[in-house]
Amino acid sequence: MSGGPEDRDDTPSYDRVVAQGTFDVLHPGHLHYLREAATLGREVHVIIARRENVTHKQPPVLSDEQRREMVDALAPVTEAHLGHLDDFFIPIERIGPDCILLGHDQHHDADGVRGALDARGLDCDVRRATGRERGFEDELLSTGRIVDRICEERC
Ligand SMILES: Cc1cc2nc3c(=O)[nH]c(=O)nc-3n(C[C@H](O)[C@H](O)[C@H](O)COP(=O)(O)O)c2cc1C
Ligand SMILES: Nc1ncnc2c1ncn2[C@@H]1O[C@H](COP(=O)(O)OP(=O)(O)OP(=O)(O)O)[C@@H](O)[C@H]1O
Repeated sequence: MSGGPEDRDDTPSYDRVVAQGTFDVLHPGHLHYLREAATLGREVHVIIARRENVTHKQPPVLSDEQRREMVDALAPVTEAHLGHLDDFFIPIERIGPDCILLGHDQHHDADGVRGALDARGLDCDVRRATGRERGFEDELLSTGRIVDRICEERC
């Protein structure tokens, strides 16, 4: 007999996976992303975007260090690191991942990231994560939507 659970290889294929993002007010979409990273790698390192670099949406409410501390405490995460202000590939060089997992909705282009890694002589796969769908009608899977809800109901 074959094909049963005992035959499945659940061993992560990578040593170190890097996830990254703003991670302002945490929600289950963030957990989905970081759990997926943990299925891929033995270690999950998370780079926390610096407030100054979050330019494509409202800046985070919480400080860089508070966001780092909260993500660092999550079960799937080996270590959370503050991002670099100017050069996104300095933390990557320090961490030395063999996979970068881009978020399902992140604007970063996978081929562009691969090109930047090649240019610095870094041997690392780039993959795209899946998104978490709402499990029930009122589930809020976006920091922006949580902040909007707070403003609507409490301000
Ligand atoms: C490979 C990679 C490395 C990154 N490193 C940093 C970094 O060192 N510092 C930083 O401020 N942002 C860094 N970013 C960007 C943010 O993590 C993030 O994509 C963006 O600025 C915040 O938006 P988001 O949470 O909507 O993705 C990196 C992004 C990628 C793809
Ligand atoms: N629903 C979700 N399913 C899977 N991954 C998610 C989900 N929401 C966020 N992520 C991932 O978590 C990481 C950090 O996301 P980010 O902090 O930008 O959260 P966000 O809630 O989408 O923010 P905002 O609502 O302000 O745009 C990104 O890689 C993003 O793709």
